[in-house]
Amino acid sequence: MSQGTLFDKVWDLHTVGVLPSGQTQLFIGLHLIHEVTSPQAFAMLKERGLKVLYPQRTIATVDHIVPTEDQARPFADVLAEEMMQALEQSCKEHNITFHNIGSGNQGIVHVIAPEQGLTQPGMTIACGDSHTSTHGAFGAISFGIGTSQVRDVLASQTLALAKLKVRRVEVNGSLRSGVYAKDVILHIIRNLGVKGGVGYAYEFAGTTFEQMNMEERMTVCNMSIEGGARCGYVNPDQITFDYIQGKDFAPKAADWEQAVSWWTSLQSDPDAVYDDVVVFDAADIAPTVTWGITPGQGIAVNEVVPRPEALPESERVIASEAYKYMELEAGAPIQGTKVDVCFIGSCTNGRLSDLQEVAHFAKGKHVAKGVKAFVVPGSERVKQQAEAEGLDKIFQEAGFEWREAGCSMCLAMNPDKLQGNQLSASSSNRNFKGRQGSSSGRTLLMSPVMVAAAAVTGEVTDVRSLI
Ligand SMILES: CC(C)[C@H](C(=O)O)[C@@H](O)C(=O)O
Ligand code: SF4
Repeated sequence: MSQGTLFDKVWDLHTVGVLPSGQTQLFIGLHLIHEVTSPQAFAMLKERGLKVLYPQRTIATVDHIVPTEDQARPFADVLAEEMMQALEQSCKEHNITFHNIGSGNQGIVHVIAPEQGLTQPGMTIACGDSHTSTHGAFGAISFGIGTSQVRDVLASQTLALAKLKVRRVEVNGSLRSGVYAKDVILHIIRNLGVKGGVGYAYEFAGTTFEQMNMEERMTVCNMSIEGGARCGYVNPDQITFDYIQGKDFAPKAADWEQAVSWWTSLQSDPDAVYDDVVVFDAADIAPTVTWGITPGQGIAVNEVVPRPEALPESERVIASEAYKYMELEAGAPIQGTKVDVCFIGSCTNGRLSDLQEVAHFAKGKHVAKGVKAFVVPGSERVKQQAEAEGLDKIFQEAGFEWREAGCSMCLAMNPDKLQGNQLSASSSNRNFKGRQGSSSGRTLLMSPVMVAAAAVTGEVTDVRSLI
C-alpha cells in the first residue's frame, strides 16, 4: 500500500469517514460540470427533492455541443439547444456560476478551470468527464465521475470511493527536438497499455516532467485515463506556483505565502512508498502516432504499422480489428499515409502554448491542397490571447480555419464531423471507432505540431524533417 505520496496525503485530508461498504467518503473541493453529464444528475436531485449543498463549489461551462462557426441561438441542432437550455436553467435554479458562450470565460471544462486559477494543488476535483485527470497537473487529486456520482456531489459534496493504488511513472532526461508532451504520454500508454493503469493513480515524476511547463503537464495528465488510470498527477513545484500566481482565484496577499507552504508540504515524501514504479528514458521517445483504434496502439512516426507477430498475443485481436477499420496494412510505414482532415484543439492540446508551437511551425507554410485543416482554441480566453498575439492571422495565411472555442471534432457532438471514411490527423486524445463524427471516420492521434506537419504535406510526416 502506498504511503507518503501526494495522493495519500490529499486523500487522507479529504476523508470524511469510512462507509459500511469499506469505501471512503471523500470531500470534493471543486466540482466542474458541463452540459452532457449534468442534466440527468439535476433531474435525479429534483426527484428526491434535494438541493445543491454548496453551489459555490460547482462551476459550469458548455463545451461539447458548442458550434465553432455559427453560434447564434437557438442552435441549429435541436438536441444541442435542449442541452444548453437545461444547463442554463439548472444553473439559474441552483445558483451555480455558469460560464456561458460570449462571457469571455467559456471553454472546455479542463481548460477553463486551470486558466482561472480554480485548479490548485492539494484539492480534490471531480467532474462528469473522464479527462478530469487533467487537473492533476497541479498536484490535485482529480478524476472523472459518472452521472449518478455527479448527483452525489451536487447533493452532498462528497463521493463514496475505493482508494486507488499509486504507480510512480518516472521519465528522465530532456526531450529530443520535435518531441512533445503528447509524445511522452502516447509513449507511456503504448508501453503500459490502455488498461495498465486500472486501479491506479499515476504519479508522473522524474526530470522530464520537472522540466515541463504547466500546459505540457496538463497534456500528460489529461491522457492518464487513456492509460486506464482515473487520476494522474505531478507534484506541485515552483513552476506550478508561478503559473497560478495572479490568476482570478489564486490566493492573494498573505494567503499566497501560506498557500505555497501548504502546497509544498503535500509533495510526495522522498521516502514515499509506491505500489509500483516504472521508469522511462526521454531519449527513447520519438514523435509518436497512433495507427489503430485505441490510444495505446501507437508507434514512432518512422516505424511501420506493427505486424501481428510483433505484438503480444493479447493484443492481436484488437490489432486485427484495427487494421481492418483503419484500412492500414501491417508492416507498412505510417509515414506517407494521406490525410483528409487536420484538427488542432481539445482539452489535450488546445491551449495557448499548443497554438504558439503550431503557429511557429506553420508560419510561412501552407496547408496542402485537398486537406481541411482547422484550429479550435480550448477556451474563449485562449482565443482572445492567441488573437492578441496575431496567431489567428498566421493560421489563416497558412490555410487553417480559425474557430470559436469548444470540444469540436475531438468528439464531434457539434457540427464539426468527419465525412465517410476520411482520415484525420488529430491533436485530441481518443481514436476510437467513429469518434470524430462519422461511423467509418479514422483518427490518428499525434502532437499538434505533427498535425500541422501533416496538414502542410498532406500526409503523415516526421516533423523532425521539417524543423
Ligand atoms: C461527454 C463526456 C462524458 C466524455 C468523457 O467523459 O470523456 C467526453 O468528454 C469524451 O471525451 O469522451
Ligand atoms: S475536448 Fe474532447 S476529451 Fe476533452 S472534454 Fe471535450 S470531448 Fe472530452
